[in-house]
Amino acid sequence: QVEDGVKEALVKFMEKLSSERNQNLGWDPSSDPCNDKWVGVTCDTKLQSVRKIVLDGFNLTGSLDASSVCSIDSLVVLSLNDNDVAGNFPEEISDCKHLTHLYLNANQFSGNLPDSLSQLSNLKRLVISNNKFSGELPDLARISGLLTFFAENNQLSGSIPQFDFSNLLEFNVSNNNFSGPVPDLKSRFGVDSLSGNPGLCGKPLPNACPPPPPQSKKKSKHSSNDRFLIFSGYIFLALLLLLLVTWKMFGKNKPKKEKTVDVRKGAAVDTRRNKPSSSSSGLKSSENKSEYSLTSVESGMNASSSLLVLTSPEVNGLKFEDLLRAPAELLGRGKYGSLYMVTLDNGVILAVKRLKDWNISSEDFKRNMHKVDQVKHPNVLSPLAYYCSKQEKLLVYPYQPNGSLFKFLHGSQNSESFDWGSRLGVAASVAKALAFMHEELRESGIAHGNLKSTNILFNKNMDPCISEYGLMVTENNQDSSFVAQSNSTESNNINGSFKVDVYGFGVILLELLTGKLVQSNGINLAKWVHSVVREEWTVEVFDKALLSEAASEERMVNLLQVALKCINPSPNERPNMDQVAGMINTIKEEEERSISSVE
Ligand SMILES: Nc1ncnc2c1ncn2[C@@H]1O[C@H](COP(=O)(O)OP(=O)(O)OP(=O)(O)O)[C@@H](O)[C@H]1O
Repeated sequence: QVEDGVKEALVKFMEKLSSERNQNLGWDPSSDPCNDKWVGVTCDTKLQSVRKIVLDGFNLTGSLDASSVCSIDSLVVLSLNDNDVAGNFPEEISDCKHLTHLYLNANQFSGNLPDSLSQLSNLKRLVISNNKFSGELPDLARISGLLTFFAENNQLSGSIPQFDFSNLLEFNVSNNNFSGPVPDLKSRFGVDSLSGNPGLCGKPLPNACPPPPPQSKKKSKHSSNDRFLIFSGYIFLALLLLLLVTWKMFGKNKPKKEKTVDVRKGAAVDTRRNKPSSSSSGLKSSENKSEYSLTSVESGMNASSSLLVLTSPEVNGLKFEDLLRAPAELLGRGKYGSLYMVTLDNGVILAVKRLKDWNISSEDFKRNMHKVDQVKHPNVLSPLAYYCSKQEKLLVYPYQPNGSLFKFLHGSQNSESFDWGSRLGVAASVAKALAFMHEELRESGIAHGNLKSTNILFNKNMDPCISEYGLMVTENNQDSSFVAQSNSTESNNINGSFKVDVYGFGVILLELLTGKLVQSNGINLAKWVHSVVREEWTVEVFDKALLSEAASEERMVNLLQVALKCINPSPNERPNMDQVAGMINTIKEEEERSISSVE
């Protein structure tokens, strides 16, 4: 049953959207929005909280009552596309703190967009196209995780915000009144996204920006100084060039070192033995971002060999050549290879992992992939296809646009919005999924092998999914971040490799509870937690954001105890994942009972 307050908020929100057809829509205050399936309302699996409101194309008029709808704390999606809702964009939208998707395409909204819109720090998709919005945009660049911004066909003016264009997947501001230079779009978007704004200039538009106004007198005082600087710069460059030529001439006689970098399309790809990255950071990827096509990394691959498509209708008929031709972008280099985002001609976006120097035979690789593919769980990302030759192994996954758990906890997003209930939910789902996989694959001896928060991805419904299951061979699966506590021989037997996963999961629990990085300034998270707990300062370990939301200390301590069991230095002392999932489920049930007893 949904809280009465939520039901009232929904009814008030609907009252403001007066229309001929919405007399009812099944939103009857005497019934329950979740159990009685109010049209357009989607709830969580327990039918207790409202997650989405999607009322596209219902001829709704009236206005958007944000103060009512945003009082529903659990709301993540609000979609009113293709209606006739009018009036200003309400200031109170900032109360929708957990909103990830806001769709208002093709309505009659007008006036300025309020500054408060930029406070929606969890927003991923923002669509306000085909309305009558005017004025300047608020500083939407503050929403660091934004993936879609569609605002075409409005009367918006001023300059285009400095979005993080390397992160945006979709962007269109065409047919507005924007002016000034186009920001650096990182070659991600073309003219179509900008056309119909006569005041805009600069790349990729054909009209260049006018030269900057002449310098003021005050500045010209320094001009002789500037000239001197430029002059010395030239001399320095000339000297450098001379040095380089001399070095080349003398260096020629020396034996040539092995050429290690393959550059094509302007992108450098390290083809040396894979240098293990010391941290498990997922954010390092953004520094390495650049445009690729996989062709530039496939040296030695036989392009005519076939790509083995597993049980996926999404990529049925996909050829290896299609993968190589498609534009690709490096997302990151992990310990075991590089990950590329590849966009196919039909718009399907894939994540392609290129494994390097990987100690597994092609036969074992194929066997593992097929075994893993046969075991399906909604919280485990199945590979869509793979490629396997002597030199190269590629794995194709569906691209998950909502980021990883690592990004959620440690990224620029405000981790405060990742509340206790959600963290406990993630822990429970991942534990359950991992327990299921262990159970199904125990006989085949296939564990995950590299479990960490960058490998927990959020799918389009924001459910956590374990990625890259079964990729690691047992002797390689000791991540430097937890090797300090793990026994080096433990992965050498089959049961040991499952216990390595339990350890990895324990570390994820610590990240959820503390909000801290696994390895920071040389301090190992597991060691730090142990030392704090030993000194009986347990509360000190918890994330301040959890303490400030007054999450139950008792249940946090219970979860911490589960984590400590998982990271026991002796593998045999660790529980198995089935037991872990059971313990976390008990904590979750207690949490749910306590919430309903407050109600
Ligand atoms: N299918 C996917 N969709 C979207 N992002 C992904 C996908 N798989 C991985 N990522 C993200 O891409 C980044 C790079 O991934 P990659 O697997 O190369 O690195 P890693 O997980 O840090 O290291 P490792 O090689 O040890 O797994 C990570 O931030 C990861 O969260």
